[in-house]
Amino acid sequence: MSAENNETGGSLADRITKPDEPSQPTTTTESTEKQTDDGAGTALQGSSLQEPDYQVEVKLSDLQADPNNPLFSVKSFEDLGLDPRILKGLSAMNFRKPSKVQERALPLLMHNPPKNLVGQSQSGTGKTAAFVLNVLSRVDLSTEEMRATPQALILAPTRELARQIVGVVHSMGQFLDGLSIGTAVPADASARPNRMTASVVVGTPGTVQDMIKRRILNPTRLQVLVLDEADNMLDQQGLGDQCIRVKSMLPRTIQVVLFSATFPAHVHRYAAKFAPDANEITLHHEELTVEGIKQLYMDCSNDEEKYSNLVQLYGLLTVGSSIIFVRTRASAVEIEKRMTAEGHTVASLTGGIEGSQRDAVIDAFRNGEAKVLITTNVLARGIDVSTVSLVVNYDIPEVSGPNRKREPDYQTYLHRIGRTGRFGRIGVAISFVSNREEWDMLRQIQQHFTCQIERIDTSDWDEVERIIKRTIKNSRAQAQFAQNQ
Ligand SMILES: Nc1ncnc2c1ncn2[C@@H]1O[C@H](COP(=O)(O)OP(=O)(O)OP(=O)(O)O)[C@@H](O)[C@H]1O
Repeated sequence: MSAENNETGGSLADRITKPDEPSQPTTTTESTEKQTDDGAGTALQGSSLQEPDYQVEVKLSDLQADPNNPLFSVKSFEDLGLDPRILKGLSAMNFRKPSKVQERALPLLMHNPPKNLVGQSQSGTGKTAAFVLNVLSRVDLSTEEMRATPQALILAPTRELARQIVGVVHSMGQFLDGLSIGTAVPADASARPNRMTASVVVGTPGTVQDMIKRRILNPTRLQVLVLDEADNMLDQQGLGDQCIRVKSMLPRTIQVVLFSATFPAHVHRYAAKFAPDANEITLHHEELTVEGIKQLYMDCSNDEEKYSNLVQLYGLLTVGSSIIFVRTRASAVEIEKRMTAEGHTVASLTGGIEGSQRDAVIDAFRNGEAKVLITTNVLARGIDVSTVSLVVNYDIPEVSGPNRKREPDYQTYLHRIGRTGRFGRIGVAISFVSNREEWDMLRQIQQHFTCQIERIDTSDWDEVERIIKRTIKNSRAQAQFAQNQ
């Protein structure tokens, strides 16, 4: 789109910030009211994009030596008292040092007698390893009987995330003889086991609830319950009910572990009831954005211009891997169809697709066969694909507030952009805004997280391309570099 195309001339941002224009009524949440407009506001006041000034050669070891970085740690995995076979697994995965959340959470989690934990840390900082290492440290694999008995249960909101966690347990536990891992996600009736004979079970709440009810999964020896993306699990109507029902069928003494990058206040209060008397690792919302993620936005005058901007971006989307987030399943399908018809290669994954088909799409995306993935919020959380260098918020994540007013969905914004910039890598997140309400939502997001979201001037696509390419290139070089450290 070009600013010139705007009905009133000038970019949306320019129009909004003209001093002689009456200011727009905005909805502010309690938290945004506490923020000031200065500093954080400048980026959304029509500033044009500055070239990113990233140093390519930022070593992972340097990030981990910086006390202000979420990857910082003073200890080694050896210091954390892990079983040598687990240390071997970590080493095979090329994990050299724990991140901050791993270093802080592991002693709390592994302490005996076990205590509950509510743990928060920025996206892509290694929460999965924190809870998986505790699970692996607690399972008893000494007898045939125990090896076939579920001892730890990990719940995640989507099948993609559950399958991903299975992969992590598998890698970290690869030297633990007799470890078996069960996946409890919706499956064809024919593929369902009669009995879950695994020591660690990872699944989605509905399927796990069903398996326990049908006595396929015996919950009586479970020692640890983990809820990944816990705020989402406990907040969402359906998932929340299912989690509560599952928990009511588990031993009362079970260690409850809740992890997420976000814990909005109302869910946090609830989480404290779900995991009573828990140790806590929490962050303020100003600390939540990840430094390596460059946040940008594009003015679009209408929906059609959003689409043409996306097509313009296509060449950049395929430099690394990219995820495009849209609001509805229907628009994911429509954009996929349209782009495919125009000769672009894109895939889409939504909750409307059947299980095994979903597995095929996410697997193709993971292994790089599909490089551009159009999706809904179903993949906003947890998905870890290190090659993702660009995230596009085709539609800004929003919720319906009082009187059906459109309000930003802060948590989802953070989780979506967190699909890039994993564990010290650099990534780009671009949000499209096509009207004043959306621009205002983005401004509120910026204030809420005290971050910079800079405008890309689409009147010069060559310049846009140059800037984004350079950032992505740096990201890839850095990822490569970090991997070699
Ligand atoms: N100590 C470590 N050393 C090297 N890499 C690590 C370490 N811990 C985690 N990672 C890698 O960092 C990436 C992000 O980890 P993970 O998916 O656990 O993040 P997360 O905090 O759960 O993110 P999200 O909030 O998005 O779910 C993964 O690819 C993981 O393998």
